[in-house]
Amino acid sequence: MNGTRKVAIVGSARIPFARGNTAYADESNLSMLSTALGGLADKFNLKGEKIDEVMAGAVINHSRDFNLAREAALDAGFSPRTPGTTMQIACGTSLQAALTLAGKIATGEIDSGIAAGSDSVSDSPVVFGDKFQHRMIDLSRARSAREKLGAFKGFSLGELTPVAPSTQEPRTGLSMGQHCELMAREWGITRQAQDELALKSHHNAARAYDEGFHDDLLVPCAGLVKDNNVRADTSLEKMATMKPAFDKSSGHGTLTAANSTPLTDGAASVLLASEEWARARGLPVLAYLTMGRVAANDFAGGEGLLMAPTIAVSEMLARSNLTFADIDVFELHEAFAAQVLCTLKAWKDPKYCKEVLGRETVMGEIDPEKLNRKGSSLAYGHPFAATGARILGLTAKLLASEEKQRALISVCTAGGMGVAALVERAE
Ligand SMILES: CC(=O)SCCNC(=O)CCNC(=O)[C@H](O)C(C)(C)COP(=O)(O)OP(=O)(O)OC[C@H]1O[C@@H](n2cnc3c(N)ncnc32)[C@H](O)[C@@H]1OP(=O)(O)O
Repeated sequence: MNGTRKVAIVGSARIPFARGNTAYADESNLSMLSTALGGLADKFNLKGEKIDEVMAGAVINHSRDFNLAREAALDAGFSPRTPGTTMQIACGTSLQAALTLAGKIATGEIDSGIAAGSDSVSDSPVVFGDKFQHRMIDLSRARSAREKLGAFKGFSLGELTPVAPSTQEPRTGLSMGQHCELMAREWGITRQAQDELALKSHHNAARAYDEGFHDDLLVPCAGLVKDNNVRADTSLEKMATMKPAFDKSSGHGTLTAANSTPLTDGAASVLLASEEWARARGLPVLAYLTMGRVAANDFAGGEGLLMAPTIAVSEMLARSNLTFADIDVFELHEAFAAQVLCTLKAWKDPKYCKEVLGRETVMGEIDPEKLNRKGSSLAYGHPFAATGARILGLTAKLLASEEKQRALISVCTAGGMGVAALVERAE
């Protein structure tokens, strides 16, 4: 971070993630986020304390969410003098929130900040088409019975058909999964390789649970104490039986429910601070957030929609004078197994590294033993805005507990963007 002060990652708290329409069917973005933030406040004895800024967001929003970050900070029991800023860059939301707060801490603008995110696919807003919406506005403005009746002139029942929530890119009309299927085809990623990566994610996550790695990271919510998507008992044989989820007709589809992230509900939060602020309260410093980078690509012009992390990571490492050889832990968000595999392949490809990343030599290979050692989004699930904070919290704990020196994080986002961060172990 540019600035004179180190940015401490004190720790994190999240609620267990749940597959859509399961444990959190009656929860909302606000209730989940408040529970995660409340857990963070309890964990670090911060109830009633003023935090200099809570920055959080959700990708799927209700208008009733208002300033979600501020409302959740209040519900969680922080001092009413704690400001909240709601922001959103799709799946990169909470990692970008952390980088924004880190910049402010590094320069001395603030001393403490919480980065967080929350998303619910079970509580998506039900939206009606323009015609019915305008009728409702006319109705609310009508002053006489005649005007009220007039608002329904020419009404047809078809207008009540809700506009379904979607993960479609506005510029292409294709869903995230359809875009990733195109990427898999371009990079020659097989179904077998995708299933193997997904299986490893589940096994690594299940092992992390067995080791008790998650014990102090999770705050129970609505009776759920554990992520309910982690499948210790899945197998390549079972995965091989699953039908393509996004390319159902060509006979060549490779993305399935097993090698894609499930639609997920959840919330996660991370506490960042200056070292002085943390030490004055007797709080731990697990690691430092040292660098970040956000990048975008020309996906509408033909580049892979979820490939921008290749650029963000390349630019971040160049600015830090680091290479893959300097990194001990790689935490790459798994939107889809194919998206991770395309990214890994691109970093080894001379043409891509030269033409897209502007490098004379390739970025290189990543040791599979250093990648997503505790599992990632394919296993835990992916409540869009919460994922960055989940990964950052997990990474800081991993560096502290396994005595590794340096970690690299990347998250791809809708809209052809990528966010990357570097985390260093605290002495
Ligand atoms: C920037 C980014 O991050 S982009 C990524 C954004 N995320 C997305 O776009 C979400 C992508 N995912 C989806 O849209 C959906 O999860 C889909 C379309 C892939 C699958 O949807 P659904 O068919 O509803 O999947 P569902 O989760 O119900 O799974 C289907 C079945 O497969 C089973 N299954 C899924 N994974 C596994 C597995 N690893 N092993 C065994 N069974 C599995 C489920 O249990 C379910 O079985 P059931 O019907 O007996 O309950």
